[in-house]
Amino acid sequence: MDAALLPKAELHVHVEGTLEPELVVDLARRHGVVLPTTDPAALRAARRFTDLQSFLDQYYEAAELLRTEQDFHDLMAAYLVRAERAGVRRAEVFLDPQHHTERGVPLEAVFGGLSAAAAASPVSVDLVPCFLRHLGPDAALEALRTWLPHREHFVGVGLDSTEVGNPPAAYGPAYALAAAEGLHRTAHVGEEGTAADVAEALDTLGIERLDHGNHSLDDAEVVARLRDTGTPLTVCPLSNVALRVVDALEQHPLPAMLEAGLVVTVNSDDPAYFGGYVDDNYRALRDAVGLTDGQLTALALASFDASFAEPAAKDAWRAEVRAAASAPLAPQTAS
Ligand code: HPA
Ligand SMILES: [Zn+2]
Repeated sequence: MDAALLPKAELHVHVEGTLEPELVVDLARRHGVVLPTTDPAALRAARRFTDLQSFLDQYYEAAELLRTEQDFHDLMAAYLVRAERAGVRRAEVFLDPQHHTERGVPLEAVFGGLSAAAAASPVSVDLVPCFLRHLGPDAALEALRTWLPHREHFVGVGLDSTEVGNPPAAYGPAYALAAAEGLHRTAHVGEEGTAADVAEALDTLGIERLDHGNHSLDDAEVVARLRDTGTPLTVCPLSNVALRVVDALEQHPLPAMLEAGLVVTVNSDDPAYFGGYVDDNYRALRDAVGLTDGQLTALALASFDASFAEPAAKDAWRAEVRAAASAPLAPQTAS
């Protein structure tokens, strides 16, 4: 088998970022929205970015087509079919509820649709709603209070959207409430932000994982902290190239992260926008920086180590990785 298809967990994927142009066209038709073009290829070609904000602008605009429980169901169902083909056994899926509720979409439709599709999939799925940085810390705390009555639908919280100008410490109260409620905690930090932002997040948010975290490498003390605490990084190689966090995949810092002793996982972030799902990320990174099958196997194992799933389930998946990796591994073309 292709080592890029090994059993794995995907720990950094935004469900709104799995909105493929074909579904954009369907949703627009469903809701009577006129698009500049109904050609999925043209919509796909327009998904070009210069930085995080230029991506977020397109991502939030397209996500406005998600209106009903059926829409959220169909979005998640399509992602899970593709993820299963990528070898994903476990998906911890981000969503941006504030972007939907501020448009008048009820939380019941968002959580209900996503959870129904998850329950019908063989992939183990849990949801992780994110606080939107551009709406600020008071809105984050208020949002969490409105999510808590739907607690059975999610296992943790995250922090995403515009990083520059929105440092993490202000979100401390929202994270403290999440911790008090027994929720897992992760945050996007150090994608466009600095190593100092990563240190601040570690100091103030009580995070168990770090999403992206690329700029941690700029400060040896921050790297040592991440290494000594075993805080996993959810790294997204194709996203980093698309948003110009790295100049080229060949210069991706993942080998340096491994060399520094960090726990690293590979993920797709927003696969409908950045040119590939999680298996494509494993494959592209392997080809660009020369990862061995043994290193890909270690990355697959690390994805389960870093997961919020139950220990017994993690053990079973790790055994499955070891069994698959001990069978002959051969390169394959992209699926
Ligand atoms: O990579 C990202 N960074 C911040 N916010 C996001 N929302 C979706 N993807 C991202
Ligand atoms: Zn992300």
